[in-house]
Amino acid sequence: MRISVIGCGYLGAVHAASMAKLGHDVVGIDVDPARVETLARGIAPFFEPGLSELLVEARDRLRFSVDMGAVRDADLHFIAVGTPQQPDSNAADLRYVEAAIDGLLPHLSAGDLVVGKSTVPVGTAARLAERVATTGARLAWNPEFLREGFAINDTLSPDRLVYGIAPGDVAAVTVLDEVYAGAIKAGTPRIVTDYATAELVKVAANAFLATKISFINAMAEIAEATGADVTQLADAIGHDPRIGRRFLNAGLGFGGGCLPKDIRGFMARAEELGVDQALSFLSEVDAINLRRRSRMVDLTRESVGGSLEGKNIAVFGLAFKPDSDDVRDSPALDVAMHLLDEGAHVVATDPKAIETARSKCPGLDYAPDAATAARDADAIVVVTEWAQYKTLDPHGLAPLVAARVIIDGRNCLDPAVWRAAGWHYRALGRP
Ligand SMILES: NC(=O)C1=CN([C@@H]2O[C@H](COP(=O)(O)OP(=O)(O)OC[C@H]3O[C@@H](n4cnc5c(N)ncnc54)[C@H](O)[C@@H]3O)[C@@H](O)[C@H]2O)C=CC1
Ligand SMILES: O=C(O)[C@H]1O[C@H](OP(=O)(O)OP(=O)(O)OC[C@H]2O[C@@H](n3ccc(=O)[nH]c3=O)[C@H](O)[C@@H]2O)[C@H](O)[C@@H](O)[C@@H]1O
Repeated sequence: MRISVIGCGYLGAVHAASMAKLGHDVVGIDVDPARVETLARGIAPFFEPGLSELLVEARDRLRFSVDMGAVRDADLHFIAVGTPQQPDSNAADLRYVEAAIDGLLPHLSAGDLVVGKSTVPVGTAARLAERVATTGARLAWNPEFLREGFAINDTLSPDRLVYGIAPGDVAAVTVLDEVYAGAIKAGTPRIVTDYATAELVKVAANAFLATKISFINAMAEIAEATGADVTQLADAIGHDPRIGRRFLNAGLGFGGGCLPKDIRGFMARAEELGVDQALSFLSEVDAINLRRRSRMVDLTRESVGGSLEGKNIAVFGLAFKPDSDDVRDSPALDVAMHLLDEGAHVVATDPKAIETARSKCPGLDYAPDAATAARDADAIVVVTEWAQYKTLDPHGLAPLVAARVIIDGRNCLDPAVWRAAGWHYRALGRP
């Protein structure tokens, strides 16, 4: 099929390359010329495992452009532009979606299918469908569930597909089945529904995941007050298959370009609909999540003698999670900035996110690796659980630091190993 993908960020670039991998002819459109140029050279503009390789592998069927006119040859158009939180409210900012539709409309032909993938407030698709219909084209909403760090695998082997379609638009289902034929395995669930349900499935899934994380972080608060161990608690309750162990990792909590803004956008939309009470628990989910960041700063302050002023703090991790260079609403970067605000001399490191962090926070000092960051540190704080931090050698680091103090913000280290090596070990939710 001939496909266009409008918006080539963390979602769109992966989607465009994956659609080409499935055998389709794809053009990716973005308003950012530097991003388009990088992608056109077969280079991923951000870190996502396997993306650069896929861009090269699929290059014969994949091109990128800043010119919306390049979509003319395609008859299926994915919308994958950003829907960030508005600067002055919790609501989603739809200006990029509107601009993408504005740009697309003059190039649509009767029979084209526009497919929304961006995460939008419920009601958006129905509104956009009316605009698209003026050209004789149709609209479907096909929310995306990929995780950064696993994005290609999640796209090529989705755990479910959701098609939100206009009443009776069976032709859209046929087209989407054809698009994803190479990705659908026997037994891949495929839910065909209306626009509103499709839009809600997406935000409900993210709200559930955020709630699960905040639930275990609430238990971490109780564990801290009682001397209990939240990681053992998570293991124990996670053995119940009705609960499950995944997404029960207590620590600094959730960040990134999606969970935080999606729960806030969902609450804002519920308020507009007059059903804000239904989601009032999500403001508690948000509050628990943000409290973990201040608790981490408190723990660091306590561990260096009550004041951060003039202390050397090594921050291990900047990305919002491992295997990503994304620092959007990163708990790690947030903690680093708070430590700096309290007068600490912060040296931060990350295997992949130094440049994205530097462009956001030029005031931090950055070191190329953990050993350099640890030099003369009064404390090390581990705030992103990269594999290389989980296997750090306490004996190797000891001669570098000013004091053997480590605060594990992701419960990713073995306290026994660090304590046996003479370190003062503290963690969120563990004695
Ligand atoms: N990042 C992720 O893992 C996932 C993201 N989503 C959703 O997908 C959407 C996109 O998210 P990201 O890719 O993370 O955002 P992003 O900010 O990385 O990418 C958005 C891209 O759209 C481009 N853009 C903006 N306006 C445009 C226009 N008018 N025409 C063409 N390009 C335009 C931007 O230059 C940017 O490259 C959001 O709604 C997000 O909630 C959904 C599932 C996963
Ligand atoms: O809508 C989106 O953009 C995506 O948001 C999340 O994916 P992602 O943000 O890539 O990352 P997650 O793996 O969900 O992690 C989110 C945050 O939660 C934190 N987390 C995760 C799991 C856990 O047990 N504890 C925990 O604190 C991570 O450190 C990270 O900061 C969802 O998992 C995807 O399904 C969804 O498509």
